[in-house]
Amino acid sequence: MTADIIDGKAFAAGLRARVAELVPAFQAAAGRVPGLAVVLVGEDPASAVYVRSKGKQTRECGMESFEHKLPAETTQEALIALVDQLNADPAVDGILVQLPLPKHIDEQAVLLRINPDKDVDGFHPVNAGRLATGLHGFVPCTPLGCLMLLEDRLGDLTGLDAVVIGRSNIVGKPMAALLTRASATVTIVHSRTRNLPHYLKHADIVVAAVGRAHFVKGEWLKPGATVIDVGINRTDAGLVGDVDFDSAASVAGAITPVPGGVGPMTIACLLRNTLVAAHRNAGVALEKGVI
Ligand SMILES: NC(=O)C1=CN([C@@H]2O[C@H](COP(=O)(O)OP(=O)(O)OC[C@H]3O[C@@H](n4cnc5c(N)ncnc54)[C@H](OP(=O)(O)O)[C@@H]3O)[C@@H](O)[C@H]2O)C=CC1
Ligand SMILES: Nc1nc(=O)c2c([nH]1)NC[C@@H]1CN(c3ccc(C(=O)N[C@@H](CCC(=O)O)C(=O)O)cc3)C=[N+]21
Ligand SMILES: [Mg+2]
Repeated sequence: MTADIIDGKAFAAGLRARVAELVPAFQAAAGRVPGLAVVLVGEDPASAVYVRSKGKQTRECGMESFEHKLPAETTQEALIALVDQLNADPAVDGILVQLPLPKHIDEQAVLLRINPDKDVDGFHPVNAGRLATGLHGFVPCTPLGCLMLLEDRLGDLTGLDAVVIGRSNIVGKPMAALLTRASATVTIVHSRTRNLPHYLKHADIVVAAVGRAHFVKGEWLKPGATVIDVGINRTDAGLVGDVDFDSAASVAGAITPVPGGVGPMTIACLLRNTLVAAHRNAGVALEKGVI
C-alpha cells in the first residue's frame, strides 16, 4: 500500500470541538443553546444507530437534542404535523428527518415542508437552488464533509480534474456543485455512463457515491489520485465502502477508509450546520470563516 489514509474520524472530532467552542458565545448572546430535532420513523436498526449517535454528539457539543421516534405506521399527515410543530418551535434551529422513510410516505412532500432556514440536511429544493446559484444556504452534510477533507489534503482545488460517481440529490449532485464552486473541473458519471473507467483515468479527485461494495478498482485510477469513499455497504465481512480499498490504496495518493472516513464527517457537518442555523435564526453574528 502506498496511499496516505485520510483520517476523517480525527478531522471530524476536531470540527466537533470547534463547534463546541462556539456554543458558549452563542448562548451568552441568545440566552439559549442551539437545538437540533431528529425525527426517526420506524425501527430500521441502522437508522436507529445513526440517530442515537447524532443525539449523543449533539449533547457533547453543548447543544440540545430533541429526538422524536415514531412508529413505522405513522401517517404522512401526522409526520407533516410534527414537522410543522418543529418549524414553529423557537428552541429548534435544525430539523433532520432520517431517510429512508417507510414506503407509504412521500419523502419529497415531507422534505418540502421543512422550513429551509431549519433544513440543516440541505435537502430542501430551496437550499439545492441556493447552492446551485451561489447564495448562502445549507449544504448537504456528506458532500460538505468530503469537500473539507479534500481541501485539507490538497489546498486550493482550482483546475483539478474531479470525477463524482453518482448523481443523487443528497450526495452526487451537491458534491459536483461544491467542486464546481471550488473551481475544479467536474465530471459526473452514473449507471448510464459508457466506459466509466475512461473518465477516472485522468481524475486528480474521485468521489465515489455509488452504493456498491468494492465498485471502484485501483487499476481505473490515476496514480496519486485523492479518493473519497462515501459508500456505506454492510457485507458479511462488515462495513465496506464503494472503493475496492486494497487495490485503490496501491495506486492512489490518499484515500478515506470505511469506517472512519466520510461517515463521521457527515455528523460533524450536521452539528456545524446546526450552529450556523442557530446564529441565523437568532440574529446572532458568526464570524465569517470561523467554522
Ligand atoms: N457516509 C455517509 O455519511 C453517507 C453515505 N451514503 C452512502 O453513499 C452511497 C451513495 O448514496 P446515495 O447517493 O444516497 O445513493 P443512490 O442510490 O441515491 O445513488 C447512487 C448513484 O450511483 C449510481 N450508480 C449505481 N450503480 C452504478 C454503476 N454500476 N455504475 C455507475 N454508477 C452507478 C446511480 O446511478 P443512476 O442515477 O443512473 O441510478 C446513482 O446516481 C451509499 O452507499 C450510501 O449508503 C449516503 C449518505 C451519507
Ligand atoms: N436525513 C438524513 N440525513 C442524513 O445525513 C442521512 C440520512 N437521512 N439517512 C442515512 C444516511 C447515512 N448517513 C450516515 C451518517 C453517518 C455515518 C457514520 O458515522 N458512519 C461511521 C460508521 C457507522 C457504523 O459503524 O455503522 C463511519 O463511516 O465511520 C454513516 C452514514 C447519514 N444519512
Ligand atoms: Mg418512500
